[in-house]
Amino acid sequence: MTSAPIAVALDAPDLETAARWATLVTPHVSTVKVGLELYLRYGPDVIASVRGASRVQVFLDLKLHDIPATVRGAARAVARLKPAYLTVHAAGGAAMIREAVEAAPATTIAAVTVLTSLGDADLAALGIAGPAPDAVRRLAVLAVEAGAQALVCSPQEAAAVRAEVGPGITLITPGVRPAGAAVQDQARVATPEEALAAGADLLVIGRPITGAPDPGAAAAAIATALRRTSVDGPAGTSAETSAETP
Ligand SMILES: O=c1ccn([C@@H]2O[C@H](COP(=O)(O)O)[C@@H](O)[C@H]2O)c(=O)[nH]1
Repeated sequence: MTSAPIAVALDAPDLETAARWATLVTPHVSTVKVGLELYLRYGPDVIASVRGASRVQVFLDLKLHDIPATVRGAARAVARLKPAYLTVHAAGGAAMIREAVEAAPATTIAAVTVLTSLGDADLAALGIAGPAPDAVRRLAVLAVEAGAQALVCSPQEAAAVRAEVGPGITLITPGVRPAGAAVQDQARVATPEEALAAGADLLVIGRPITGAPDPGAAAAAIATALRRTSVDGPAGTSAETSAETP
């Protein structure tokens, strides 16, 4: 059986926990994601620890955002770790994105459009012209024109972004919540089934899996639901806006 197009966000406070989660979920998902919390604490060694002996892809979510020369150096520094994906912020601009793409030729550079934790009011407060779907589309086009091979957006914008950038770009969607799950600090969310139906290629899911009593079982359940969606069409409905943790 092929593994589900899910990147489990290993946002753990320590390496042992992250490695345990990775071991539990990798039979069911294609990818594990290392973010700022783990990478800043443990550095490059974390990649080998979560990769283990499996063939799981590693997604390095560092959201680089700096002047082009600095991002070039940073992308070159992590390219030797051979992550499948590396994130940069699209708002860093075209020249910055181009440098990342050139510096890490064996890695898919994924441009983060508008963080899924931001809503329209946040964009207005930041002075960014919204609503969010418009800002996402603008940044998506800029990033793809600069050479980004993947885009990070919410599942709510995936269909519109796909229509804008065409089939060759990998769409990665955080802000995924199974129906009824707590939304927590995410603002623009949809269920795994909705994300897949909207055209997402890789669903980033963290706490709904890692916060479950059995992360392996939680990952397996979502993977099964996605497989069913691929066969039968979408079934899951919108996540609720609960403030509780899972
Ligand atoms: O716009 C973005 C970009 C990245 N993320 C990252 O995805 C996961 C989501 O975790 P959950 O626990 O499922 O909320 C997390 O690592 C973020 O850093 C994002 O949420 N939104």
